[in-house]
Amino acid sequence: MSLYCGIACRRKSLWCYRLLSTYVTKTRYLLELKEDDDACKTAQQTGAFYLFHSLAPLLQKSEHQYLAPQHSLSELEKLLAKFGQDTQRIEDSVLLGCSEKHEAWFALDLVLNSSSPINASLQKPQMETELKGSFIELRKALFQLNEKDASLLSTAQALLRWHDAHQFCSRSGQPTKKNMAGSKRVCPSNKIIYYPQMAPVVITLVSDGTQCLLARQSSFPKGMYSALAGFCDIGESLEEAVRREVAEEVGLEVERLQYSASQHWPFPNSSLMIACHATVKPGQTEIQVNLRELEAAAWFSHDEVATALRRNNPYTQQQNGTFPFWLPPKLAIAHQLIKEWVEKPTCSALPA
Ligand SMILES: NC(=O)C1=CN([C@@H]2O[C@H](COP(=O)(O)OP(=O)(O)OC[C@H]3O[C@@H](n4cnc5c(N)ncnc54)[C@H](OP(=O)(O)O)[C@@H]3O)[C@@H](O)[C@H]2O)C=CC1
Ligand SMILES: [Mg+2]
Repeated sequence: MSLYCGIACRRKSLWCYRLLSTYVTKTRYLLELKEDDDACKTAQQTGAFYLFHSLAPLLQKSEHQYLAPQHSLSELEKLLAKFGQDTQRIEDSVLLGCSEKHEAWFALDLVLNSSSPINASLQKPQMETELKGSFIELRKALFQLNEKDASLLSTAQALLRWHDAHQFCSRSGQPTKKNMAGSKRVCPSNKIIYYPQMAPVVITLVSDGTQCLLARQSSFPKGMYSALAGFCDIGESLEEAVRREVAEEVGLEVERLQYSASQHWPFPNSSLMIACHATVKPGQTEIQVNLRELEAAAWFSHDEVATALRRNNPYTQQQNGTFPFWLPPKLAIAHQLIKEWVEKPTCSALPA
């Protein structure tokens, strides 16, 4: 239970944390690290660093899953020296969060933003040997990470990618400067501040009362179907984006919709996935698939979907050469939305 006293006081630039809940003190501490470069630099002394190489995280294989190793500041300094890089590089790291004991977590890409060229004699395989791990594409590893690592590495990749793509001011053309935490970049010549951005995406599970509508793009792994997704257009509300995407992709008119949950998604460029349940008018369920966007779309029964959710190792080719119908993995919000539909009958009959 929170003991938040409602009074936020500052003492020698530090928040007075007395009487605040663990969550609130942690949040205030992270806010301070974002606002105060010196505090952030101090936090690096006791912090932990996740390493990347061209946006691929350093991972270690442990049985059926990957683990993301952490390095202390002193370990990182030694590694950078071995890789022929200046310890100044540590200032390119970005703040990801912190533990309840205020151990701050950072991410550093050993290749991106590097002003000093990487020691030509020390290439990626040698770095991996030195680091006792491998740099693996996040898309390939995400579903074999635990929830905490998946979330931290997704945030890290999204932030590192944003910094790499926003090194120059779009007004003056001058190089922008990152703050210590990496929560913004500033153009020194005109003081314009740039903040990391996410694109809002709606993801909708449409139901006709008994069945749900799932679709697949040709780029999906074989046999996998998911809920309908689409980027919000500028000026649209969430409700308008859902109605437009469903009409565009499958030619149906949404009658009712209800927000379910949201998730940050790092691919392709950092999106905020906003998940909704929607229903269509009875008798208006004939799908007209937009083949420019989708390969296929179909209605699935409750039993079919419940069976697919229980499938452990879905991506196995059957004897006749086809792949069974399967659904996105647990970590994806699409999975959570579909699971919620299976478990809660109210998702098929939304209130007016
Ligand atoms: N976490 C999850 O469970 C799921 C996540 N997703 C994510 O949702 C996202 C959107 O789904 P999708 O069906 O592809 O979206 P859309 O149906 O909106 O189609 C994608 C196309 O929209 C155009 N587009 C418009 N705005 C943007 C923008 N800001 N960024 C990129 N492309 C834009 C692009 O077209 P053009 O290239 O012609 O310009 C792109 O190819 C995907 O990136 C996917 O990774 C999807 C399903 C499940
Ligand atoms: Mg789409």
